Amino acid sequence: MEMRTAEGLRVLDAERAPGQQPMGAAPKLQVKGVSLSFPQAGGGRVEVLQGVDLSLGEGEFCSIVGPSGCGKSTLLSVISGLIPPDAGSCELDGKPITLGNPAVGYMFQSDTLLPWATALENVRFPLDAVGRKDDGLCLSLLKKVGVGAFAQAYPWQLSGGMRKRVQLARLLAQQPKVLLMDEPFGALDAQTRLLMQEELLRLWDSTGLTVLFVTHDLSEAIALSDRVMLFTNRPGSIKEEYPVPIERPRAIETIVQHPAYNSLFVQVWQSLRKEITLE
Ligand SMILES: Nc1ncnc2c1ncn2[C@@H]1O[C@H](COP(=O)(O)OP(=O)(O)OP(=O)(O)O)[C@@H](O)[C@H]1O
Repeated sequence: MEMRTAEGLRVLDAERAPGQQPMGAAPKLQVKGVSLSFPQAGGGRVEVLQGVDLSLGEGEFCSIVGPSGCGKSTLLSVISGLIPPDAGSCELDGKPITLGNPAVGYMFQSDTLLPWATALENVRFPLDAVGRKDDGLCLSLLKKVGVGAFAQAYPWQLSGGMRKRVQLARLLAQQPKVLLMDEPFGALDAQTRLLMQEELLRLWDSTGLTVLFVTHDLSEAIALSDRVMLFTNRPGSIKEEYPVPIERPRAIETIVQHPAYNSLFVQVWQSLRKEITLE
């Protein structure tokens, strides 16, 4: 049974760990045979994705790693409905995903806060778009991500980490079921990045959101995920999947000491480095 908090966020069934599917459960998010090519400047087309199949269970946290330019960001754009694929389909709860579906939250690497709006106004944005007013919800989300005291601040008055927190609150305001995250912490300094990883795990743990997370950082992928998916070189498709056998809850700072961490890191890296070509 689905339960919701006062903020409208889903709460996991207490008897089920995040990512653990009830027997026979249908996938939450499914990508079936997605292929895509782009026109090239000098003529012809470049194949970017080729027959990508992936499936995420409800509440699962999966990461995608792969060589630069293999189509990871493009895949998230296809899943969100921003780019229609040449072939294949993307489904949420068994239904095709259409652009603008609030159940699919998309977090970009770049800073997407509106610079002329306060933190509160930024978080309000998805609600304004559907004519809904609920400042109580927006304020509670800002508090939930640790920036409740900065509701009236403008993005230029906030640090990089605080701006990411506001972006997270804004995503949550649209009450998504799935989060697509494209290297969301890539531009942050190392300490802020660790804090944001902790914050994301805390949020994920309390909401039961299904997360598909793109990163270049293998440590980040292992630390956060239930499963790491490795992409081939372009045209990207899934080469291998690695379940992460590290129990939860996890402490980001001690994860490298876990006996499974090192061998998994080496396994993923050895397979990934074969895909990296220097042009
Ligand atoms: N709109 C577009 N038109 C033409 N080519 C594009 C377009 N978007 C992406 N590409 C090309 O598609 C390929 C995949 O790009 P994409 O950004 O998805 O890769 P990526 O794996 O996310 O890379 P990185 O890890 O470096 O961010 C690249 O060669 C890129 O130049």
